[in-house]
Amino acid sequence: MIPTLYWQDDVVMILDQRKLPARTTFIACRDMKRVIYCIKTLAVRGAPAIGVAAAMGLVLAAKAVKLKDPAKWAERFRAQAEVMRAARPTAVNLGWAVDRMLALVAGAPEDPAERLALLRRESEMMLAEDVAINRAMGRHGAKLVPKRATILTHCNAGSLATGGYGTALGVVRAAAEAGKQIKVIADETRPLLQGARLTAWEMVDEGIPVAVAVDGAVGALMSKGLVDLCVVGADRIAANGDVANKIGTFNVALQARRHGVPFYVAAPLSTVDMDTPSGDLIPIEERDPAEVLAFAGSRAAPGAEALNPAFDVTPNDLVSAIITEVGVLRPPFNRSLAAAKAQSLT
Ligand SMILES: CSC[C@H]1O[C@H](OP(=O)(O)O)[C@H](O)[C@@H]1O
Repeated sequence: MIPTLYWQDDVVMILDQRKLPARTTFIACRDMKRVIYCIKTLAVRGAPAIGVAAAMGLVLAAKAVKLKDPAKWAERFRAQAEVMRAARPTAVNLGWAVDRMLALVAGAPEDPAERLALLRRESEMMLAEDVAINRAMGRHGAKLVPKRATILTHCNAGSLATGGYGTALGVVRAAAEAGKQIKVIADETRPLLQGARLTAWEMVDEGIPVAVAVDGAVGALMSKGLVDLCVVGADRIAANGDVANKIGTFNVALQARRHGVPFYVAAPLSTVDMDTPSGDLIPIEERDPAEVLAFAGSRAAPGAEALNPAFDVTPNDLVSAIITEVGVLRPPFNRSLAAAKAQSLT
Protein backbone atom coordinates (compact mmCIF):
# COMPACT_ATOMS: atom_id res chain seq x y z
CA MET A 1 0.00 0.00 0.00
CA ILE A 2 1.30 3.43 -0.92
CA PRO A 3 2.24 5.46 2.22
CA THR A 4 -0.24 8.11 3.36
CA LEU A 5 2.57 10.41 4.51
CA TYR A 6 6.25 10.12 5.43
CA TRP A 7 9.39 12.05 6.20
CA GLN A 8 11.86 12.56 3.35
CA ASP A 9 14.88 14.21 4.98
CA ASP A 10 13.36 17.38 6.53
CA VAL A 11 10.32 17.43 4.27
CA VAL A 12 6.89 15.96 5.04
CA MET A 13 5.64 14.12 1.97
CA ILE A 14 1.84 13.84 1.87
CA LEU A 15 -0.03 11.66 -0.61
CA ASP A 16 -2.57 13.92 -2.32
CA GLN A 17 -5.74 11.89 -1.83
CA ARG A 18 -7.78 14.39 -3.83
CA LYS A 19 -6.11 13.05 -6.97
CA LEU A 20 -6.74 9.34 -6.23
CA PRO A 21 -7.42 6.97 -7.84
CA ALA A 22 -6.46 8.59 -11.14
CA ARG A 23 -3.07 9.90 -10.04
CA THR A 24 -0.59 9.07 -7.29
CA THR A 25 1.18 12.33 -6.41
CA PHE A 26 2.76 13.64 -3.23
CA ILE A 27 2.80 17.18 -1.84
CA ALA A 28 6.18 18.23 -0.39
CA CYS A 29 5.55 20.20 2.80
CA ARG A 30 8.48 22.32 4.01
CA ASP A 31 6.49 24.34 6.52
CA MET A 32 3.51 23.93 8.84
CA LYS A 33 1.32 26.13 6.67
CA ARG A 34 1.58 23.64 3.82
CA VAL A 35 0.62 20.76 6.10
CA ILE A 36 -2.42 22.72 7.29
CA TYR A 37 -3.35 23.32 3.66
CA CYS A 38 -3.25 19.55 3.08
CA ILE A 39 -5.45 18.91 6.11
CA LYS A 40 -8.02 21.59 5.24
CA THR A 41 -8.30 20.50 1.57
CA LEU A 42 -8.45 16.79 2.47
CA ALA A 43 -5.27 16.05 0.56
CA VAL A 44 -4.64 14.18 3.80
CA ARG A 45 -7.75 13.09 5.68
CA GLY A 46 -9.03 10.60 8.22
CA ALA A 47 -8.76 11.14 11.95
CA PRO A 48 -5.53 9.19 12.68
CA ALA A 49 -3.80 10.41 9.53
CA ILE A 50 -4.73 14.01 10.41
CA GLY A 51 -3.19 13.47 13.86
CA VAL A 52 0.11 12.20 12.44
CA ALA A 53 0.15 15.01 9.86
CA ALA A 54 -0.39 17.54 12.64
CA ALA A 55 2.53 16.12 14.63
CA MET A 56 4.78 16.27 11.57
CA GLY A 57 3.60 19.81 10.84
CA LEU A 58 4.52 20.85 14.36
CA VAL A 59 8.03 19.52 13.86
CA LEU A 60 8.31 21.86 10.87
CA ALA A 61 6.91 24.67 13.04
CA ALA A 62 9.45 23.97 15.79
CA LYS A 63 12.28 24.20 13.28
CA ALA A 64 10.99 27.52 11.98
CA VAL A 65 10.83 29.22 15.40
CA LYS A 66 14.23 30.94 15.68
CA LEU A 67 13.85 32.55 19.12
CA LYS A 68 16.84 31.76 21.36
CA ASP A 69 15.14 32.40 24.71
CA PRO A 70 13.57 29.04 25.71
CA ALA A 71 10.50 30.65 27.30
CA LYS A 72 9.86 32.84 24.29
CA TRP A 73 10.48 29.89 21.98
CA ALA A 74 7.94 27.77 23.86
CA GLU A 75 5.39 30.58 23.79
CA ARG A 76 5.73 30.95 20.03
CA PHE A 77 5.54 27.17 19.53
CA ARG A 78 2.38 26.99 21.62
CA ALA A 79 0.82 29.69 19.45
CA GLN A 80 1.69 27.70 16.34
CA ALA A 81 0.23 24.56 17.90
CA GLU A 82 -3.10 26.31 18.38
CA VAL A 83 -3.13 27.32 14.73
CA MET A 84 -2.62 23.67 13.84
CA ARG A 85 -5.36 22.56 16.26
CA ALA A 86 -7.89 24.74 14.41
CA ALA A 87 -7.22 23.13 11.02
CA ARG A 88 -10.35 20.91 11.24
CA PRO A 89 -12.77 20.76 14.19
CA THR A 90 -14.31 17.28 14.36
CA ALA A 91 -11.54 14.65 14.39
CA VAL A 92 -10.31 14.61 17.99
CA ASN A 93 -7.04 12.97 16.92
CA LEU A 94 -5.87 16.35 15.66
CA GLY A 95 -6.14 17.92 19.11
CA TRP A 96 -4.82 14.74 20.71
CA ALA A 97 -1.67 14.91 18.56
CA VAL A 98 -1.20 18.63 19.25
CA ASP A 99 -1.50 18.03 23.00
CA ARG A 100 0.98 15.13 22.78
CA MET A 101 3.56 17.40 21.09
CA LEU A 102 2.89 20.25 23.54
CA ALA A 103 3.41 17.90 26.48
CA LEU A 104 6.72 16.82 24.99
CA VAL A 105 7.90 20.40 24.55
CA ALA A 106 7.02 21.20 28.16
CA GLY A 107 9.74 18.83 29.33
CA ALA A 108 12.09 19.08 26.36
CA PRO A 109 15.79 20.05 26.53
CA GLU A 110 16.47 23.73 25.90
CA ASP A 111 19.07 22.90 23.27
CA PRO A 112 17.32 23.59 19.92
CA ALA A 113 18.85 20.63 18.09
CA GLU A 114 18.03 18.17 20.86
CA ARG A 115 14.51 19.56 21.21
CA LEU A 116 13.88 19.31 17.47
CA ALA A 117 15.24 15.75 17.36
CA LEU A 118 12.90 14.78 20.19
CA LEU A 119 9.85 16.18 18.40
CA ARG A 120 10.86 14.53 15.14
CA ARG A 121 11.23 11.15 16.84
CA GLU A 122 7.80 11.58 18.49
CA SER A 123 6.15 12.17 15.12
CA GLU A 124 7.85 9.07 13.72
CA MET A 125 6.77 7.04 16.75
CA MET A 126 3.18 8.25 16.32
CA LEU A 127 3.20 7.00 12.72
CA ALA A 128 4.63 3.59 13.65
CA GLU A 129 2.32 3.25 16.67
CA ASP A 130 -0.73 3.95 14.52
CA VAL A 131 0.01 1.03 12.21
CA ALA A 132 0.56 -1.31 15.16
CA ILE A 133 -2.67 -0.10 16.79
CA ASN A 134 -4.60 -0.70 13.56
CA ARG A 135 -3.24 -4.23 13.23
CA ALA A 136 -4.25 -5.01 16.82
CA MET A 137 -7.69 -3.50 16.20
CA GLY A 138 -8.00 -5.58 13.03
CA ARG A 139 -7.24 -8.81 14.90
CA HIS A 140 -9.90 -8.07 17.52
CA GLY A 141 -12.46 -7.03 14.93
CA ALA A 142 -11.83 -10.00 12.62
CA LYS A 143 -13.20 -12.33 15.32
CA LEU A 144 -16.61 -10.69 14.82
CA VAL A 145 -16.61 -11.48 11.09
CA PRO A 146 -18.25 -14.72 9.87
CA LYS A 147 -16.22 -17.08 7.64
CA ARG A 148 -18.07 -15.74 4.59
CA ALA A 149 -19.29 -12.17 4.90
CA THR A 150 -20.23 -9.09 2.95
CA ILE A 151 -19.15 -6.03 4.91
CA LEU A 152 -20.64 -2.63 4.20
CA THR A 153 -18.50 0.38 5.05
CA HIS A 154 -18.96 4.13 4.70
CA CYS A 155 -16.38 6.69 3.60
CA ASN A 156 -12.76 5.58 3.88
CA ALA A 157 -11.41 4.31 7.16
CA GLY A 158 -8.56 2.51 5.51
CA SER A 159 -4.82 2.75 5.19
CA LEU A 160 -5.33 6.16 3.56
CA ALA A 161 -7.14 7.50 6.65
CA THR A 162 -4.39 6.38 9.00
CA GLY A 163 -0.69 5.80 9.21
CA GLY A 164 -1.39 2.51 7.45
CA TYR A 165 -3.53 -0.67 7.45
CA GLY A 166 -6.69 1.22 8.47
CA THR A 167 -9.31 1.01 11.17
CA ALA A 168 -12.56 -0.26 9.61
CA LEU A 169 -10.60 -1.57 6.61
CA GLY A 170 -8.06 -2.94 9.07
CA VAL A 171 -10.83 -5.25 10.29
CA VAL A 172 -11.55 -6.19 6.66
CA ARG A 173 -7.85 -6.84 5.96
CA ALA A 174 -7.40 -8.92 9.12
CA ALA A 175 -10.49 -11.00 8.34
CA ALA A 176 -9.22 -11.67 4.81
CA GLU A 177 -5.74 -12.48 6.17
CA ALA A 178 -7.40 -14.96 8.54
CA GLY A 179 -8.73 -16.80 5.48
CA LYS A 180 -12.32 -15.56 5.63
CA GLN A 181 -14.21 -15.03 2.37
CA ILE A 182 -14.85 -11.31 2.41
CA LYS A 183 -16.69 -9.03 0.03
CA VAL A 184 -17.01 -5.29 0.62
CA ILE A 185 -19.75 -2.87 -0.28
CA ALA A 186 -18.31 0.64 -0.29
CA ASP A 187 -20.78 3.50 -0.01
CA GLU A 188 -19.61 6.05 -2.56
CA THR A 189 -19.85 8.72 0.17
CA ARG A 190 -20.90 12.01 -1.31
CA PRO A 191 -19.85 14.71 -1.73
CA LEU A 192 -16.11 13.87 -1.99
CA LEU A 193 -16.48 10.15 -2.82
CA GLN A 194 -14.03 8.76 -0.26
CA GLY A 195 -15.74 5.41 -0.64
CA ALA A 196 -15.85 5.15 -4.42
CA ARG A 197 -12.39 6.69 -4.90
CA LEU A 198 -10.41 5.55 -1.86
CA THR A 199 -12.00 2.50 -0.21
CA ALA A 200 -12.63 0.83 -3.56
CA TRP A 201 -9.05 1.59 -4.60
CA GLU A 202 -7.66 0.06 -1.41
CA MET A 203 -9.80 -3.09 -1.74
CA VAL A 204 -8.95 -3.61 -5.40
CA ASP A 205 -5.30 -3.22 -4.48
CA GLU A 206 -5.74 -5.88 -1.80
CA GLY A 207 -7.59 -8.23 -4.15
CA ILE A 208 -10.69 -8.09 -1.96
CA PRO A 209 -13.91 -8.02 -4.04
CA VAL A 210 -15.58 -4.62 -3.68
CA ALA A 211 -18.76 -3.13 -5.06
CA VAL A 212 -19.49 0.59 -4.91
CA ALA A 213 -23.05 1.63 -4.08
CA VAL A 214 -24.69 5.01 -3.94
CA ASP A 215 -25.26 6.23 -0.40
CA GLY A 216 -29.03 5.98 -0.80
CA ALA A 217 -28.88 2.25 -1.62
CA VAL A 218 -27.99 1.08 1.89
CA GLY A 219 -31.56 0.31 3.00
CA ALA A 220 -32.46 -1.52 -0.19
CA LEU A 221 -29.29 -3.63 -0.07
CA MET A 222 -29.93 -4.61 3.54
CA SER A 223 -33.60 -5.38 2.84
CA LYS A 224 -32.38 -7.92 0.25
CA GLY A 225 -30.08 -9.56 2.80
CA LEU A 226 -26.96 -8.45 0.90
CA VAL A 227 -25.16 -7.04 3.97
CA ASP A 228 -23.91 -9.28 6.79
CA LEU A 229 -22.36 -6.56 8.93
CA CYS A 230 -21.29 -2.92 8.84
CA VAL A 231 -17.88 -1.64 9.98
CA VAL A 232 -17.16 2.09 9.89
CA GLY A 233 -14.50 4.40 11.28
CA ALA A 234 -14.90 7.38 13.59
CA ASP A 235 -13.64 10.91 13.93
CA ARG A 236 -14.62 11.36 17.54
CA ILE A 237 -16.35 9.09 20.05
CA ALA A 238 -17.98 10.84 23.00
CA ALA A 239 -17.72 9.46 26.53
CA ASN A 240 -21.20 7.89 26.24
CA GLY A 241 -20.34 6.09 22.98
CA ASP A 242 -22.03 8.50 20.54
CA VAL A 243 -19.99 8.37 17.32
CA ALA A 244 -19.14 11.25 14.99
CA ASN A 245 -18.25 9.98 11.54
CA LYS A 246 -18.67 10.92 7.90
CA ILE A 247 -22.08 12.29 6.96
CA GLY A 248 -24.38 9.41 6.13
CA THR A 249 -23.09 7.07 8.84
CA PHE A 250 -26.17 7.74 10.99
CA ASN A 251 -28.36 6.61 8.10
CA VAL A 252 -26.33 3.41 7.76
CA ALA A 253 -26.74 2.71 11.49
CA LEU A 254 -30.51 3.30 11.35
CA GLN A 255 -30.88 0.92 8.41
CA ALA A 256 -28.67 -1.66 10.14
CA ARG A 257 -30.90 -1.57 13.21
CA ARG A 258 -34.03 -1.80 11.05
CA HIS A 259 -32.68 -4.90 9.31
CA GLY A 260 -30.94 -6.60 12.23
CA VAL A 261 -27.44 -6.07 10.79
CA PRO A 262 -24.59 -5.66 13.31
CA PHE A 263 -23.15 -2.11 13.18
CA TYR A 264 -19.55 -1.88 14.39
CA VAL A 265 -17.29 1.14 14.83
CA ALA A 266 -13.54 0.60 14.58
CA ALA A 267 -11.41 3.32 16.16
CA PRO A 268 -8.24 3.70 18.25
CA LEU A 269 -8.67 4.87 21.83
CA SER A 270 -7.10 8.19 20.78
CA THR A 271 -10.41 8.84 18.96
CA VAL A 272 -12.36 8.47 22.22
CA ASP A 273 -12.88 11.87 23.80
CA MET A 274 -13.80 11.46 27.47
CA ASP A 275 -13.95 15.25 27.80
CA THR A 276 -16.99 15.34 25.51
CA PRO A 277 -19.88 13.73 27.40
CA SER A 278 -22.21 13.17 24.47
CA GLY A 279 -22.43 13.44 20.70
CA ASP A 280 -24.51 16.63 20.66
CA LEU A 281 -21.42 18.44 21.96
CA ILE A 282 -19.10 17.26 19.16
CA PRO A 283 -18.28 20.15 16.76
CA ILE A 284 -19.44 19.23 13.26
CA GLU A 285 -17.43 20.70 10.40
CA GLU A 286 -19.49 22.57 7.81
CA ARG A 287 -17.66 22.54 4.49
CA ASP A 288 -17.83 24.62 1.29
CA PRO A 289 -21.28 24.35 -0.39
CA ALA A 290 -19.48 24.09 -3.73
CA GLU A 291 -18.55 20.49 -2.80
CA VAL A 292 -22.27 19.63 -2.97
CA LEU A 293 -23.44 21.94 -5.75
CA ALA A 294 -20.99 20.73 -8.39
CA PHE A 295 -20.58 17.04 -9.20
CA ALA A 296 -18.80 15.27 -12.03
CA GLY A 297 -19.21 18.12 -14.46
CA SER A 298 -22.86 18.80 -13.63
CA ARG A 299 -24.22 21.49 -11.34
CA ALA A 300 -27.19 21.99 -9.08
CA ALA A 301 -29.73 24.53 -10.26
CA PRO A 302 -28.22 28.02 -10.25
CA GLY A 303 -29.45 29.98 -7.24
CA ALA A 304 -29.80 26.89 -5.06
CA GLU A 305 -27.90 26.88 -1.79
CA ALA A 306 -26.34 23.78 -0.18
CA LEU A 307 -26.04 22.22 3.26
CA ASN A 308 -22.70 20.44 3.65
CA PRO A 309 -22.09 19.07 7.17
CA ALA A 310 -19.04 16.81 6.80
CA PHE A 311 -20.05 14.52 9.69
CA ASP A 312 -23.03 13.29 11.63
CA VAL A 313 -23.46 11.66 15.03
CA THR A 314 -24.68 8.10 15.48
CA PRO A 315 -26.33 7.69 18.90
CA ASN A 316 -24.65 5.02 21.00
CA ASP A 317 -27.79 2.84 21.19
CA LEU A 318 -27.38 2.09 17.45
CA VAL A 319 -23.79 0.87 17.89
CA SER A 320 -23.36 -2.90 18.38
CA ALA A 321 -19.74 -2.65 19.55
CA ILE A 322 -16.68 -0.42 19.35
CA ILE A 323 -13.58 -2.23 18.11
CA THR A 324 -10.36 -0.84 19.55
CA GLU A 325 -6.72 -1.86 19.83
CA VAL A 326 -7.39 -3.20 23.35
CA GLY A 327 -10.42 -5.25 22.38
CA VAL A 328 -14.10 -5.14 21.47
CA LEU A 329 -16.01 -2.77 23.75
CA ARG A 330 -19.71 -3.48 24.38
CA PRO A 331 -22.49 -1.35 25.87
CA PRO A 332 -22.89 0.36 28.29
CA PHE A 333 -20.20 2.36 26.50
CA ASN A 334 -19.83 5.01 29.19
CA ARG A 335 -18.43 2.26 31.38
CA SER A 336 -16.52 0.18 28.82
CA LEU A 337 -14.91 3.27 27.26
CA ALA A 338 -13.92 4.69 30.64
CA ALA A 339 -12.37 1.37 31.68
CA ALA A 340 -10.43 1.04 28.41
CA LYS A 341 -9.15 4.63 28.55
CA ALA A 342 -8.15 4.18 32.18
CA GLN A 343 -6.02 1.16 31.22
CA SER A 344 -4.50 2.99 28.24
CA LEU A 345 -2.13 5.94 28.19
CA THR A 346 -4.07 7.72 25.46
C1 LIG B 1 -10.07 6.29 10.36
S1 LIG B 1 -10.89 7.77 10.54
C2 LIG B 1 -11.63 7.92 8.99
C3 LIG B 1 -12.79 8.84 9.02
O1 LIG B 1 -12.43 10.16 8.57
C4 LIG B 1 -13.23 10.46 7.45
O2 LIG B 1 -13.57 11.80 7.31
P1 LIG B 1 -12.69 12.73 6.29
O3 LIG B 1 -12.52 11.94 5.03
O4 LIG B 1 -13.55 13.98 6.11
O5 LIG B 1 -11.40 13.02 7.02
C5 LIG B 1 -14.47 9.63 7.67
O6 LIG B 1 -15.29 10.18 8.68
C6 LIG B 1 -13.84 8.35 8.10
O7 LIG B 1 -14.68 7.41 8.72
